[in-house]
Amino acid sequence: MGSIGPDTTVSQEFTPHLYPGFPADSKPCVELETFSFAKLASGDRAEQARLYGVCKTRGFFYLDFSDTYAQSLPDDAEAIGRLAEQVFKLPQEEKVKYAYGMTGTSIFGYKQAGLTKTDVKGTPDTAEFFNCSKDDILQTPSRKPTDLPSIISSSPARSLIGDYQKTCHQVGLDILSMLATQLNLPSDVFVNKHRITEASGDHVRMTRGPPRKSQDLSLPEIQTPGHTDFGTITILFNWLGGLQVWSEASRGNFNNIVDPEQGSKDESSKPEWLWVKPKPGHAIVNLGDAAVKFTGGVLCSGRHRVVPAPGEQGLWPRYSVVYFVRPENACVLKRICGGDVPPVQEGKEEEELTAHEWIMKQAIALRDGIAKGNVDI
Ligand SMILES: O=C(O)CCC(=O)C(=O)O
Ligand SMILES: [Fe+2]
Repeated sequence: MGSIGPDTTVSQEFTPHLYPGFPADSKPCVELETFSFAKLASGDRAEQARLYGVCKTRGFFYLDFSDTYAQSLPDDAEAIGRLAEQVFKLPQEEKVKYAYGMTGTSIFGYKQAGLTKTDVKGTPDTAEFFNCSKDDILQTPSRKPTDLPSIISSSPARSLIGDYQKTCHQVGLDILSMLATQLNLPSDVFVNKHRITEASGDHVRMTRGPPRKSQDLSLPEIQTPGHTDFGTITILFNWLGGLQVWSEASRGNFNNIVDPEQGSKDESSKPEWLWVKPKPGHAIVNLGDAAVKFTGGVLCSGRHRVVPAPGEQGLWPRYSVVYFVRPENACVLKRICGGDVPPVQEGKEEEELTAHEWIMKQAIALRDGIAKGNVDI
């Protein structure tokens, strides 16, 4: 499938084979753990237990798909990266025809740079997104397909994205069923909340961030501000640095839209942003808010943001290809009863929002740079 996709000869700025390496001296950096999907999927319980450990403490890891049904994902993600370059090169007046304003109805389509506030002063973000809904591409019968630019909706691009969505979705479900078993829950407890045929917020996101303007790294030039993902599990491919994770895991305080740096006091234990190195041929996988909510904070999500890459890498526009596995729209985001999930504290009530309500609420909060959706776990 790696050969499907836009004409590679026209790629001018998404050129992974030309990128310099991630600068070895970039500090502070995090060493994420690496997992082989083949080993996990073979039923290796010790490896699955290691995965569970990572998902309880950081919620971010590298995943290698070699020798599995998902082995074409790295090449397919590159093909989508090349397609993304063609999409973002369309004239602005064409792209805004597909714009989502996050008015409370849709999070799919084009997001222009500057729509999101990155701090309390209202500094605009610099990243463009194009979010291709799973339901629009796969035509789940319960949804009316939204218009997509022909460059995406015509074959072979559409089948490239559709196959990619199906494979990423299955990878997400397989990992979630391993985590369910580790939590002493029925293995299909998450799978049943993420049926591919049901309407959901799942989508492939193409992102593009501009090159760094200043070499002063204290000016972050934020492409995407600090956030936790709203869904359950995210599969990301990126080819340049720029992704940073917050040094403390997030397990319930979703009130994290405003940059948490403002809250820190003690210098010695000051939490900080850590660079994540891109690892060739590997996805970066992370858990999101729904995983935290379903498990009462046993699983944690990693707060992260995107800035231009450090060093010479920052001279390139930065592309990434993301797939978000999210609960079905109608699924109520509440803690699962049983297994190792702690019960809700006596006298406390959980907010009961559907996944669709939660995603819209958080998306609007992220756009406006305001803290909403705070939940006590
Ligand atoms: O581009 C990246 O590396 C991450 C993007 C991201 O965090 C997001 O779209 O939610
Ligand atoms: Fe994210």
